[in-house]
Amino acid sequence: MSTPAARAAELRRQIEDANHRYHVLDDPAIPDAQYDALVRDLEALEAAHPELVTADSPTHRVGGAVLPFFEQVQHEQPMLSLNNAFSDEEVREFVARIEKALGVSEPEFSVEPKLDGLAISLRYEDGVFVRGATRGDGATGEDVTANLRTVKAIPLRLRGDAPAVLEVRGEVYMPRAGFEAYNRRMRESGGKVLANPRNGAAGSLRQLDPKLAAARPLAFYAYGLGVVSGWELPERHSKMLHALKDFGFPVSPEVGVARGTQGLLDYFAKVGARRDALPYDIDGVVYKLDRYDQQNAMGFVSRAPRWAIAHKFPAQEQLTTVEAIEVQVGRTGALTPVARLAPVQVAGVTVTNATLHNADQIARLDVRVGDTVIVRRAGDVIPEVVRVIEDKRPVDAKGRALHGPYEFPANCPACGSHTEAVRKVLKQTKAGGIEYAEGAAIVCTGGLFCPAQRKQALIHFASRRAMDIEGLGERFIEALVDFGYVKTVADLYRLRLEDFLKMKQEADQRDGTVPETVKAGKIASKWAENLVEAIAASKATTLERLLFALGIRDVGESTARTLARYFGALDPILAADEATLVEIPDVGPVVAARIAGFFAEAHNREVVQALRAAGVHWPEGAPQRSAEGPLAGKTVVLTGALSAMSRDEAGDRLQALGAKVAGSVSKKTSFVVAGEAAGSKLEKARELGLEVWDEAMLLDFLNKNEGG
Ligand SMILES: NC(=O)c1ccc[n+]([C@@H]2O[C@H](COP(=O)([O-])OP(=O)(O)OC[C@H]3O[C@@H](n4cnc5c(N)ncnc54)[C@H](O)[C@@H]3O)[C@@H](O)[C@H]2O)c1
Ligand SMILES: [Zn+2]
Repeated sequence: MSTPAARAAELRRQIEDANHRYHVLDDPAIPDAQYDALVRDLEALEAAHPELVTADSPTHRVGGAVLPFFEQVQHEQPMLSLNNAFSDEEVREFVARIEKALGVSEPEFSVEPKLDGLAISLRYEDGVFVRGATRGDGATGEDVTANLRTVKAIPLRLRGDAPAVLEVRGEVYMPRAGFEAYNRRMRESGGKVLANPRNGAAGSLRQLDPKLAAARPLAFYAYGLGVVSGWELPERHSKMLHALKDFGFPVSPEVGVARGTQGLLDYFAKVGARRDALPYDIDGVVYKLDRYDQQNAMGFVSRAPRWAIAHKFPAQEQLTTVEAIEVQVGRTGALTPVARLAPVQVAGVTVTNATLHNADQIARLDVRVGDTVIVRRAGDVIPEVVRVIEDKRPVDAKGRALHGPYEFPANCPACGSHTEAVRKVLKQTKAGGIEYAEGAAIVCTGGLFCPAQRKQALIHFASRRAMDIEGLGERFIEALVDFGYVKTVADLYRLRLEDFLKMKQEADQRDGTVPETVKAGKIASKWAENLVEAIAASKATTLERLLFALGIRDVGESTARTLARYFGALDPILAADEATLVEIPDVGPVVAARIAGFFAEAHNREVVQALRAAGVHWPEGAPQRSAEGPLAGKTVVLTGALSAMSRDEAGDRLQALGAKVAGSVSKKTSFVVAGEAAGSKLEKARELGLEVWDEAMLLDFLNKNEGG
C-alpha cells in the first residue's frame, strides 16, 4: 500500500502530465472524464490530509501554460477556471453555500451553455479590436491576435458608443459540422484528423500561420468581461450579456436566467435534452450569480470564482477496449471497419460499436484487437474511435504486442467477391471527366451479386435512366428483397402477378399502411398488372442502358454510351481486358480497371447471363470507333423547359448526333439550347456571345438530321 503522500505525488504527476498534453500540445492522451476523476481523487486526498497540500498543487492552479512562440500577455484581471458539479447534490450544496453566505434565498443565476472550446480575452480600445489572448495559466496568456482576426464571429470594431477600454471574454469553438467536414476532408486526403472540436479550436488558434487558422471553421460566443473603463456596468451579468450583443458580439441563444436550485436543475435538464441537437459540443452548463453585488460579496478561491459553477454533462469521450474489428459492407459496396467494444456509457448512451471509417484510418490509428481506446459520441454522429492508448496495449510474456497491425480482408465478408481500393469520386462531368479524392475506400466488386448491395443495385437497375421500370419504386424494391422475392436483378424477370400481390400485402402490413380496400377483402390488382407489364417491357432495351443499369462503379451514362458505341455488342465488352479498354477515348485507366474488374467477377457474369436468359435483349451492331455525326466535336448545354420532350431526352438525341452535352456554360460551349424560363445559363451564354437555339430550332435540326 502506498502512503497518502506517495499517492498524492503520483496523482500530481499524472495530472501535470495530462495538463501538458492537453493545454500545451493540444493532444490529450486520456479522456476528460478520466482527467476529472484524477483531479477529484487528488482533491479528496488533499481534503483528508491538509498537510499534503502544496502551493503548486494542480488543484490550486488554472491548468494552461504559455507557448514560447507567441508574445506573452499579462491579464490585468486574471482569467479563472470554474469549479465543477457532477451531480444534483453538488449543485444544491453550491446554492446552499451562497444562500448561507449572503443570507438570501433562491438567488437568481445567469444560466449558460458551457461550450467546449478555448477561453480567450478580446481587448477593444475606443471600439477597435487591438489584442486577443488565450487564458494560459490565468495570469499570463498568449497573444493570438492575428489568428483571432480570421474568426468571422469576432467583431473587429464595436457597434454603438464604445467604452474607452473593453475586454470581452468568451469561448472560441469549432462547430460540429465544420469539425466533421474538416475531418472528412482529412480522411480523404490522408491528412491528420482532429481528435475533437475542442482540440481543433485550441490547435487552430495556436497555429503560427494565420492562414492555417483561417482555413479552420471557428466561431465565438461571448460570456464575460475583463478590464473595463469608460462604461457604466449594468447591475446584472444577464444585462451585461445583452449589452455585449448590442456591441456586436455573438451570445449563445441558450443563455437565460433561472432562480434557486430547482431553476438550475430544470435548465440543466432542458439543455441536456437539446445537447445532441445543438450545432456545437457542450460539456455542461454554467451557473453564475446574476447580480454583480452578490458576485463581489462571494469573491474567489485561488483558481475559480465562488459565485459560479460548471455543471457537467456525461462525458462524450470514454475509455473502453476493442473486442474485435469487423468489416461491414454498405449499400454501395464500401467496406467500413467497425470496432466491437466492451460496452461503455458515452454521453448517456451505451456504446458497443464504433466506426473506424476506412482502412487508412485504421492504419493511422493503428487500432488492434485488445487495445484500450478513446471512443467519442457527439450529436447524432456515429460513435468513433479517436485514439489508442498505446501504454495499455496487451503484451505477451516477452513484452511484445499480442496482436499485429490489423489487415483488411481481401474478400467481401458479405459475398466473398474480391475487394479493391477505389478513390471516391469528387466530381463527375457529363462529358465523362472524373475527379477523385485522395484516400482510398475498399469496396466489394460483386455489385450484381452481393447481398449487401442488393437493394442499391435493384434501385439503380430499375431507375428511369437505366432499365426504366415504371412503378417499381424504392419501397417495393426494399420489400422484394426483405421478403426474399429477389436476390439479383435477373430475378425481377421471374416474378409473377401473385408474387407482387403477396409482396405488397406483406409490405403494407409491415409498414402499418393496410389500405381500406384490402381490409375489405379486395386487392387492387391493377397496380401489380402494370408492374408486370413494365418489367416485361423493360426487356427490350439498348446496350448502353443495360451497361449503365449494371451499376459498374464509375460507369455513368456517358461511359456506358461510349462503350456501347465502341464495341457495338456485349460479348466483346465481357471479353475486353484493361489494356483494350484504356484504348477507348474518354476511358481512363481507373474506369478501365473498374470495368474489367466488374466483369472478371464470376458472380457478376452469371447475373448478366441470367438477364439474357430471361429475355433481356438489345440491338447489336458494328463498332463505331470515331466520334461521328453532324454534331461531332460540339459541346451543347441545355437549359430551361422544353415542351416537346424532356431535357434528358433532348440530350440523348443530341448525343446520338455526336454532341457532348455539358452541364455548365463556358467559352468551350458550342451552343446553348434554351427552353421556357431559362435563367442564369442563358444569361451567361449571352454574355459570352454564344449561339443560342430555341426549341423550334432544335426540333428542326433533329428532324433534319435524325434517322440518317
Ligand atoms: N483530457 C485531458 O488530459 C485533460 C487535461 C487537462 C484538462 N482537461 C479538461 O479541461 C477542463 C479543465 O480545464 P479548465 O480549467 O478550462 O476548466 P473547465 O473547462 O472545466 O471550465 C472553465 C472554462 O469553461 C469555459 N467556458 C465555456 N462556457 C463558459 C461560460 N458560459 N462561462 C464561463 N466559462 C465558460 C471557459 O473556457 C473557461 O475557461 C476539464 O474539462 C478537463 O477534463 C482534460
Ligand atoms: Zn460483396
